[in-house]
Amino acid sequence: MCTAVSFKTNSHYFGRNLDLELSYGEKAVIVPRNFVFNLRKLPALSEHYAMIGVAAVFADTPLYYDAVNEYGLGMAGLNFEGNAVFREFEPEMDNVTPFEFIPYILGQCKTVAEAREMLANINLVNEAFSPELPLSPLHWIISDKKESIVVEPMADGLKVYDDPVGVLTNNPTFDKQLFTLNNYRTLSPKTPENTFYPGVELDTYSRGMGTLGLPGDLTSSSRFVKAVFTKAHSVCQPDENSSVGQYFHILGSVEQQKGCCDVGNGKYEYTIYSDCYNTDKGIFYYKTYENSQITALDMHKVDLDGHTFTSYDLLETQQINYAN
Ligand SMILES: C[C@H](CCC(=O)NCCS(=O)(=O)O)[C@H]1CC[C@H]2[C@@H]3CC[C@@H]4C[C@H](O)CC[C@]4(C)[C@H]3C[C@H](O)[C@]12C
Repeated sequence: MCTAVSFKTNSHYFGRNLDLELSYGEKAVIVPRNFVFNLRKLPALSEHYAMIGVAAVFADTPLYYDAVNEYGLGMAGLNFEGNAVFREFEPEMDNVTPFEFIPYILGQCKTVAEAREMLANINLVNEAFSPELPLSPLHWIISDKKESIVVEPMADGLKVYDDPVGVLTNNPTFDKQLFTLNNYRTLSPKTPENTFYPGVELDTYSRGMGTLGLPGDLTSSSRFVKAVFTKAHSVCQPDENSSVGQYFHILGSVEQQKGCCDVGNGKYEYTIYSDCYNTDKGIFYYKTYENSQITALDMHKVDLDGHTFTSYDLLETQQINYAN
């Protein structure tokens, strides 16, 4: 499971928690404008916008999990088990494989509005990267500073939803996720009035009583509600450090600690990494489960007119600042 969030202060921030029990050896990867993306069913994408993100690299190809391009458009793939359907080749459409989808959109669209237009003719075709890397059941969130959308590959084609809360987790389908929020409309950061039995003394014995009933479990629908509430009421200074810090606290509200989600065979799903892009500046910040220090990479520090991508191992060693 995973959670992705789009968030605004003075800048726009985008990112996600990647929750899983194993790693594919993912790295931070900066792809410059002239790196050639060979596409399976369409002409190669040889000139495109530059992007930075997290990808597994196989056969010299970055397979992006999440990324942001030089115009501030962000996109992340999240598990959509049991719902995602990738379809047969459609001669009249632009046939894009799921593993090409992020570079295809970020390489060519500056905004969500442009992505929406491009999506109208895309068919996500059922072709795997390789026998060792079969199709992953995914859905995607695409965000810019103005809006977010969610793209879900269903049996009858791509469903594109407006995402007014700028959050995505996993199942069920996004319309149902949004509907669930109705159940929580009474929750509030404020101490509630006693409307339960006016006249009977009901003690406000604790702070935070306005949030009583906010889910705290690890299911995807509960993480959706928790992340939306936390983001909706987030208060922070608008400068970069405060915003990035606050962003990681929002993701922290739905992070998964090792041991709490048993997936069998002695394995546990946990938050492998959390990342946060300043989409205006092309800066990528991340933390890993083992390393709580925030590490940053700036896409503009590499030659974005180049032909080869640059990859950086994620720093996984805990950095402790001994103060004496
Ligand atoms: C599993 C992850 C989602 C996290 C999540 O939701 N985990 C819940 C598991 S559970 O539902 O709780 O059991 C997703 C997100 C992005 C994906 C990669 C995308 C590129 C590439 C596509 C190829 O086709 C297959 C290999 C490939 C490297 C993909 C592997 C894997 O699929 C990634 C990491």
